[in-house]
Amino acid sequence: HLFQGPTKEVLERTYDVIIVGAGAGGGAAASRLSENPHVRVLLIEAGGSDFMNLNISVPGRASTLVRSQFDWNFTTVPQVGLDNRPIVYPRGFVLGGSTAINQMAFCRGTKDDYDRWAKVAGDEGWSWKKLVPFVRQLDRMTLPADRHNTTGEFDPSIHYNGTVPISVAGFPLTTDPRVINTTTQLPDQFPFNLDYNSGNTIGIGWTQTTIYNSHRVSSATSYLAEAWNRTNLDIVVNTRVTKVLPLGYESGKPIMRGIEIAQSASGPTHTLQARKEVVLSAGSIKTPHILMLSGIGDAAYLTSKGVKPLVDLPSVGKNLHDHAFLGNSWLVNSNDTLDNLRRNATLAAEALAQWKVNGTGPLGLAGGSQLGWLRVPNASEFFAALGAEDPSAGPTSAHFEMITTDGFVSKRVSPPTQGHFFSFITAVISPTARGNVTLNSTDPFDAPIINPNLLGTEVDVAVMREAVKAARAFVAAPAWSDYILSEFGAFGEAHTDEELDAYIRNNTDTIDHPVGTVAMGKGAEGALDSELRVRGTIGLRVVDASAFPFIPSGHTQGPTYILAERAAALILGEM
Ligand SMILES: Cc1cc2nc3c(=O)[nH]c(=O)nc-3n(C[C@H](O)[C@H](O)[C@H](O)COP(=O)(O)OP(=O)(O)OC[C@H]3O[C@@H](n4cnc5c(N)ncnc54)[C@H](O)[C@@H]3O)c2cc1C
Repeated sequence: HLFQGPTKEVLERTYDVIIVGAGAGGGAAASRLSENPHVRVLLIEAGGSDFMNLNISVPGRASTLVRSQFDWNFTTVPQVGLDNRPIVYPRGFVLGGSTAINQMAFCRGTKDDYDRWAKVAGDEGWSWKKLVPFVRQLDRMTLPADRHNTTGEFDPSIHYNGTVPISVAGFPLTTDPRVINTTTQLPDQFPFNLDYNSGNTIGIGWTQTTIYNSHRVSSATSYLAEAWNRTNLDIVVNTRVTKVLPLGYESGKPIMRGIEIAQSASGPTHTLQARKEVVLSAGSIKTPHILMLSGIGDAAYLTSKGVKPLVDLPSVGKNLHDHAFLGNSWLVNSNDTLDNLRRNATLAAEALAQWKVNGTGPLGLAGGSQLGWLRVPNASEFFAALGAEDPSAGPTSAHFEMITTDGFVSKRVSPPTQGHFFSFITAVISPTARGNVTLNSTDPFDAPIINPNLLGTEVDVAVMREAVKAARAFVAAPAWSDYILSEFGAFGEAHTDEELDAYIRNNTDTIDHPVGTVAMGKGAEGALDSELRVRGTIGLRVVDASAFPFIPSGHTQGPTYILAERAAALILGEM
């Protein structure tokens, strides 16, 4: 049942598990847990329930969701690595969480990514091999919107019939054959990878997206839709969890099965108790925030901020890391690019009508139709020269990513009113910089202080430089000779390494993948044990991207779903 606020009915009911936040982690966990009719689940979401809003459903409108009513509207502190610029830091604020506002690329991550988690957590259950049954539960490859023959665009033998429908691009772009031809013209540097979700991402391949029949798939339209009519699942929206509360002590540890909720800073607060567990799935920014406000974090720091410490857990809020994003654009010899949709209102209206009537056309596309995952050449020498170790999880994991885009892309520069473009988004995929989330005040309605420390190390800048060089090498292939006209803007002025670094620092932003702020790990190192329990507490788990000890070398919604699938199995196993 869906409740628009904490009604008397909800406040009087008893739940086994209370889940905080209905994003990737919380939506998936709520759905899986409520498959057991004997488990009563309450899912509490701060945002609203309008997850079928047109701007959310139409993939081509994703960029309108940032700084909208569906966004927490966070901003970071000035980023030292980005010439001291603060940046916009979007997070979903609606059923579906960030899966309702993201760019829909679907990645699982790699074999080495998960094997590293298993090692760090001391639990083979996180290894790639052991996670396959959970991937199976969620992944469902579907036909693209235009029903074209997808032979050669992914490997059907590694896709399943799970809860989250995915597809490759359902609208052809004129640049598609050029991208694919480049992989045969420059196969050493840019090998074709039939399916980057095989456990080995390296190479260039077709993007898999959480898009079904041209509609965005969020955790709300997939996981929660499956669970919608279950009588043992209640969903309350427009309600924030402000604290987790101790209900007593067991073997010296606080039993954290209580929560405090409120709808506004000035409104009344209520408390609720879970019979078995409270699960925090509020995401990498809000989960550590709630923990710190509840007294769980670095005790000395919390005391200095006026919060009474309950559990001294210094790693809470630390280890924030993210993928840096840079748009690099070329002017092209074409009038047929997606730039037209942004400039021509008639064309945009026609595209929307086509989307509504047939579920086809360019608005059914997410960002780019191909992705590339690449390692820097001679990685060990490259990183040794920088006095660093190879930051990737292993040979199946990339150092950087390249995302093709049939139009202009920048988070820094407004789109030009004239000219047509091809772009590569380049991203640092195995970053070494770490930032943090800290308290601004003790008011839970105040945003925390967010520092992802993007490009905070020379290593990360050097990797971004390699990515930009690779993007240049890619469009130097014969496939582009009659298409690329010139590099656009500051990109075209940046040639030496110094010039490139200046261009990179001045134009880089986030690809919106913050993770790691309440990470699992062995012993005191980990804020969570390997089964995602908050150390030093009873009855409290974290099931979202903050639990990742390392960012996967892929986009993060898929790994969050995978983590939540296993978490639900662990929780059910204890019922
Ligand atoms: C603009 C953007 C683009 C992205 N693009 C991609 C992409 O293309 N591919 C990809 O794989 N990933 C992408 N991501 C990242 C991906 O969506 C996230 O990694 C994933 O959703 C994280 O899941 P989560 O459960 O940790 O948090 P979220 O999905 O953010 O969910 C957290 C939920 O908790 C709620 N919440 C927070 N605080 C409280 C509280 N106090 N009380 C109650 N509820 C609360 C929030 O409102 C939200 O609904 C993108 C993200 C953004 C923002």
